Amino acid sequence: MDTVITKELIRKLPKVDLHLHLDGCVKPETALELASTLGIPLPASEKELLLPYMQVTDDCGSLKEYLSKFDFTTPFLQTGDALKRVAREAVEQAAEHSCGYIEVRFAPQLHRKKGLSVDETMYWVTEGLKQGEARCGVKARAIAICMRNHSQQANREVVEAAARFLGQGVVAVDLAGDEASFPAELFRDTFALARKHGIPITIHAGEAAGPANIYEAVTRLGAVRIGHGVRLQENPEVLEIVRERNVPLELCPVSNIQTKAVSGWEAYPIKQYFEQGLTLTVNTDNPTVSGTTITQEYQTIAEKFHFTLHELAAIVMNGVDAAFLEPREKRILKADFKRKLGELQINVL
Ligand SMILES: O=c1[nH]cnc2c1ncn2[C@H]1C[C@H](O)[C@@H](CO)O1
Ligand SMILES: [Zn+2]
Repeated sequence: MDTVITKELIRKLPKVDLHLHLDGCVKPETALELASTLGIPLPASEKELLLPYMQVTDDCGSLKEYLSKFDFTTPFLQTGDALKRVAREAVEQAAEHSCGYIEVRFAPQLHRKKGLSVDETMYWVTEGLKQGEARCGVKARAIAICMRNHSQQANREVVEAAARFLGQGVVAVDLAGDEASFPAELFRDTFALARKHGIPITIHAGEAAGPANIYEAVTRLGAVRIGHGVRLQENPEVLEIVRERNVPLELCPVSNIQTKAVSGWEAYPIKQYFEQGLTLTVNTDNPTVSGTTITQEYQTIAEKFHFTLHELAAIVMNGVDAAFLEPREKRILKADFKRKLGELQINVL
């Protein structure tokens, strides 16, 4: 008989979160404290009343609307202390959900309003992750994000700083923001520079625009993972390229429904993609903005698409394989996950 998949079983299941934005996982109680320290007035003084300013509701109409929620949080994330704290808390929150490994992404240029340099933002975020690692036993790395609405110069600075921090806590670069207004091809020079420096690349694509952006990201920009990629089903040829090249998709189910990347759960293609042999990973995107947790993401797909516990574990292991870690570190992580899954009577390849 199949094991009954309870929420507690999923919480205990060792997991990874490869697509997690730093400014999307700020706890409301932390926002309250940071605002008070920085002397920033807030519309509410209790965390329950603050949450609606930080979180989308079911009637969110688009990625653009979803992204507007980040305007609330960025003013608090402008000092080294704030960046270090929220990075550490990202690790602590991941530990509560049995994540053994996380990659926390952030856009350095959004955190410079009080004079931090790009390198300083990377220093403080990686310090916070290291602190979290030491306290919680969760491995944590950073991904530096280039923003679609930023200048080529601003994005170049991010890539160059990421090259300096590569192996020092930063493991990759990404491209995020308003996909519908800024197609991937505008960023060829930015990612050519990343490739020149040997920095692994993941790119948000196929979320608020079609598979052409996925095609561009994989075949021209050098992306070895795709953020979301949920609209891949709209073009079977691009789907075949992604499948053949074994490019992992960083699906974020709750966020994908909220941003209307997909019209609703009945149209969410995760089961088809799984059966078609695509390499899927499941992630949170923005726990606070989306009102989700990694446990909730897995529970949702288990309930709505009838994934078995073994299939969920296979998705977890896809994430371990897709981690931007050095081969040796990845072997250790993989062995650790196999052992922990074995303790839950789940055997994976
Ligand atoms: O799902 C997303 N798609 C595109 N951009 C996103 C998504 N989630 C967050 N962002 C943006 C808003 C944040 O301020 C920025 C850096 O984390 O990245
Ligand atoms: Zn994202």
